[in-house]
Amino acid sequence: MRRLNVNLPQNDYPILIKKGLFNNIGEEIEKIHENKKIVIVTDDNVEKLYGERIKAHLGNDFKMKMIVIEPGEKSKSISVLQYIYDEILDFEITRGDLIIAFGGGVVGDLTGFAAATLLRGIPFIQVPTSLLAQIDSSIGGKVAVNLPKGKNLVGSFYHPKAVFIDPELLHTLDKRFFYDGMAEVVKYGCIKDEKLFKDLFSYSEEELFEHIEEVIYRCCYIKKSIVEKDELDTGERMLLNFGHTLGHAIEKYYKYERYTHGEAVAIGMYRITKKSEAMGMTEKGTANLIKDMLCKYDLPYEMPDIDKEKIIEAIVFDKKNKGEYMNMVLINKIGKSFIKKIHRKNIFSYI
Ligand SMILES: NC(=O)c1ccc[n+]([C@@H]2O[C@H](COP(=O)([O-])OP(=O)(O)OC[C@H]3O[C@@H](n4cnc5c(N)ncnc54)[C@H](O)[C@@H]3O)[C@@H](O)[C@H]2O)c1
Ligand SMILES: O=C(O)C(=O)C[C@@H](O)[C@H](O)[C@H](O)COP(=O)(O)O
Ligand SMILES: [Zn+2]
Repeated sequence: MRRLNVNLPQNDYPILIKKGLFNNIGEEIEKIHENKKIVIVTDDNVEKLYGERIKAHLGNDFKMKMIVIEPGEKSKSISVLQYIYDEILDFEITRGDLIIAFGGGVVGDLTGFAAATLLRGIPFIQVPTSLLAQIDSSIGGKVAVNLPKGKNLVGSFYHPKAVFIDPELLHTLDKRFFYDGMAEVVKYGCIKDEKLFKDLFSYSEEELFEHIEEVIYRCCYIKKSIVEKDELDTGERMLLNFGHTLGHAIEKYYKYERYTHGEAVAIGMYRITKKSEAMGMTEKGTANLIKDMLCKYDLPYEMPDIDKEKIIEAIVFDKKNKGEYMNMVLINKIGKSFIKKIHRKNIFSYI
């Protein structure tokens, strides 16, 4: 078993990573939760594959309710949030009970925000089932829903009590969503870990699966280390947003239908690096390295044909903006990233 701990002034929680951990989920939860009432929030795909198993692994000791939502980004909405609130309240939950976010990043962000806000905070744990959720969204406490005006515009920082990661759950993930998660894995390589980037490049598909537990561990280690330094996203944590300014704008522009989160971030990472390379802030050839990597994982890199004004409309709400200024995440080279503060009027050079 690989174990990490997220150490924060108000929160301290474990991340456990192990193939087969899902089978022992009941025992692990009993170590951290004494009460007997549990709400599981999941989506329809995950429920069909693992719904009966999670209930069986939790055992008969808990009084359980399972809430199932439609899969996909469109569920990260105020209306689905309202549905979850109602369903949880119908179960007469208290702050002494527990909510489990069992699914990909959509379920994790949405359930985490419901847990953060209902009764002003109910404990929750993350049992991430997609690659993206196992390496990124289940850690660090960013929980949110989208608004018509943009991504994650209503949210909070609310940490889980524990994160239980079982890489075996990834065997049922569609290839498209496995690669979607790989985009955020590539992000970690770009911002902090040249060795990870090189390893990803050298792995065959088979080797990647052989090394998946280690890859997950390395990503979780980078994320938790950054979050420990800057929990509330005022400095270093912004690096985790590499490729996201444009990525979020692209996702929103296409109403979350054309690109997954990882795919949009992939385009954003390549585009911003190409621009910063042209402006002399990034080592020559870096954008091409990223492009080759994205192609390897069947991810898009070319900017779709969107009117720049539309992009600007979408990025006014980027959470890295401060007044007239925007914080852009750039890389000097693979593994070395920095934040460049620019005036809003100069944004055209970066998109
Ligand atoms: N909070 C954060 O720090 C953070 C970080 C990165 C991304 N995110 C958010 O995460 C979301 C994307 O997450 P995602 O890529 O996991 O998308 P997702 O939750 O939509 O899951 C992708 C698809 O995979 C299916 N699925 C999940 N686990 C499965 C399994 N084991 N087997 C078969 N199918 C499975 C889902 O049903 C869904 O259809 C976005 O909303 C993004 O903004 C949040
Ligand atoms: O944890 C973070 O910090 C991140 O930026 C991780 C991102 O991968 C993730 O997509 C996050 O949800 C983006 O948050 P936002 O603050 O840009 O909405
Ligand atoms: Zn992301």
